[in-house]
Amino acid sequence: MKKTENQMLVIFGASGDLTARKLIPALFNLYVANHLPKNFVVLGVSRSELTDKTFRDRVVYESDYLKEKTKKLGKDEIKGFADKLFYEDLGNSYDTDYKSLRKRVEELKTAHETSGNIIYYLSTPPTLYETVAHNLADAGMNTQKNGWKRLIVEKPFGYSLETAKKLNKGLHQYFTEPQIYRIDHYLGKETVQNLLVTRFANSIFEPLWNRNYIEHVEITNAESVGVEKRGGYYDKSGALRDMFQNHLLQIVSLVVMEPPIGAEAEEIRNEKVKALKSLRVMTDEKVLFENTIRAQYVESVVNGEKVKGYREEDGVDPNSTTETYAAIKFYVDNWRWHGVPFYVRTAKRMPTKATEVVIHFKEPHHQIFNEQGMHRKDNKLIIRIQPDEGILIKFGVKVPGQGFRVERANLDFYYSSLAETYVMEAYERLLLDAMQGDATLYARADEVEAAWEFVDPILNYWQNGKDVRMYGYAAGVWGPENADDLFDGKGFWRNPGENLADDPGYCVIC
Ligand SMILES: NC(=O)C1=CN([C@@H]2O[C@H](COP(=O)(O)OP(=O)(O)OC[C@H]3O[C@@H](n4cnc5c(N)ncnc54)[C@H](OP(=O)(O)O)[C@@H]3O)[C@@H](O)[C@H]2O)C=CC1
Ligand SMILES: O=C1O[C@H](COP(=O)(O)O)[C@@H](O)[C@H](O)[C@H]1O
Repeated sequence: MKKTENQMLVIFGASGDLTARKLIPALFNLYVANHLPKNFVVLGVSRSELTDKTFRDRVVYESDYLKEKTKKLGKDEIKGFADKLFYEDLGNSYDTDYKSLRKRVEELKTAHETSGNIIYYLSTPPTLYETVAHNLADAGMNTQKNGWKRLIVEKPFGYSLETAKKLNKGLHQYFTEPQIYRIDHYLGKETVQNLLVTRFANSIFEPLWNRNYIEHVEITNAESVGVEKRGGYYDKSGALRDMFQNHLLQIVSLVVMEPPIGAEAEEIRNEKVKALKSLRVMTDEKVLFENTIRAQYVESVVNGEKVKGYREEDGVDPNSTTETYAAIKFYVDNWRWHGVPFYVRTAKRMPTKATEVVIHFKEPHHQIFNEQGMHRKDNKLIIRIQPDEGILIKFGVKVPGQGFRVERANLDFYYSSLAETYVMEAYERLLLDAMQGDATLYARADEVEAAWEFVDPILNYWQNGKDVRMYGYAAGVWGPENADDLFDGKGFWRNPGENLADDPGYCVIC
């Protein structure tokens, strides 16, 4: 177990949704599991007029997000957590000086003996990230003389390659790269981390993990919800920026990367950057004709209930051209992956919530069961990121009896079968890592920029190019009708939990 030193966590944007919904519940879990250091306080900072008491009421005692968690605890225990939380009202001074903030930090540090170790968590609108870093530096609050200082930066990290570079440059004026922790909550998911273990702790997969054995790789990220209350944010973002540039390309990098020489943060991140840099950047023609499909959900009835179309959602422009569905085909230009297509899609208002990586293996080089009609592409490795977290291997077995009837069988592992193991939630894991100075699961500046290098041309063409279509799909279906066109007639999307051919025990030669 790594050591967690005494420290303070200062959250900018503490009156916001993320703090109440994710950060405080994650800290609460760490508290219950005894993972917080002995001397630890949280200082919430934003412009809203709150006090220590009203902040505690809001994010602990009256919070819907803690209701279930606090039920199991006694009053004293809950108070023990709430008493670690404090609040500083900045007035309008996000963009003025932090003198009073600095004074408050010093007071808390002395009163609670937290030492000079501080994490600053930027959970404000992204336009303020650089301003806050600047103001911290201006007030001398970034100095590491009396304890380390770390900066956690929320997504989105930039809006394009240019803005991401600008933000990196801006932050680097005040904090060094090792001090900066760019959060991507998908990296905090156990099953995403398990991609590394599946590949590099087993000898059975890695020899097959290349162009000689893999026909194509497919990644689906589906959400059943729409944009909910975030229409204003989402309409300026879209599926490609919101999910693909960050979370999905992080998953891609773990699938694509070469084995690192060790499990240290820099070794893993070096390989991820190489992987991202090897994604073939698309020409306008490829964006237009072969490799991308975008779409928006339209009004429909789902489970008997009327569901709004995207353009009717609150905060969304009625003429919006922002995509809620993005499907991208691409290639990886390196020795291992030459010629292997990757198909990645993400969307809102799909029939279900599911994220999975499917490795489709090639058919055997010499097929001896052809006459019986053996299904040729039956070998698959399916990594279920969520829900039903686990790994499924699909392979053919002989049906007992005369001749060679082949049936598909499954080897299926569920994380839930490890009943004894407590699985940390993503934010919990990531916060604890940052507290311990472990940046392995955070994105480095060059990783983020490499991901934008790949995404920028697609976004640019979608926005400014000629003849780019915006398809519609009824809320509650698996995307637009022509979504399989990306496979050029050689395949189709596997819809998690829906393909008859992927059901356990499905007979391939009946
Ligand atoms: N909510 C979520 O699920 C997720 C959010 N994020 C990211 O986290 C960050 C925070 O998101 P979220 O909590 O949802 O956002 P909210 O809008 O709910 O909260 C933003 C916070 O910043 C402060 N703020 C808002 N506008 C200004 C302004 N103009 N000047 C100064 N302060 C301002 C607000 O407090 P006050 O007005 O009191 O100052 C509030 O505390 C964003 O960057 C978002 O992209 C990332 C992933 C998921
Ligand atoms: O970052 C985001 O992720 C969520 C989906 O996260 P998950 O952990 O529930 O899969 C998505 O809804 C949101 O739009 C996006 O900003």
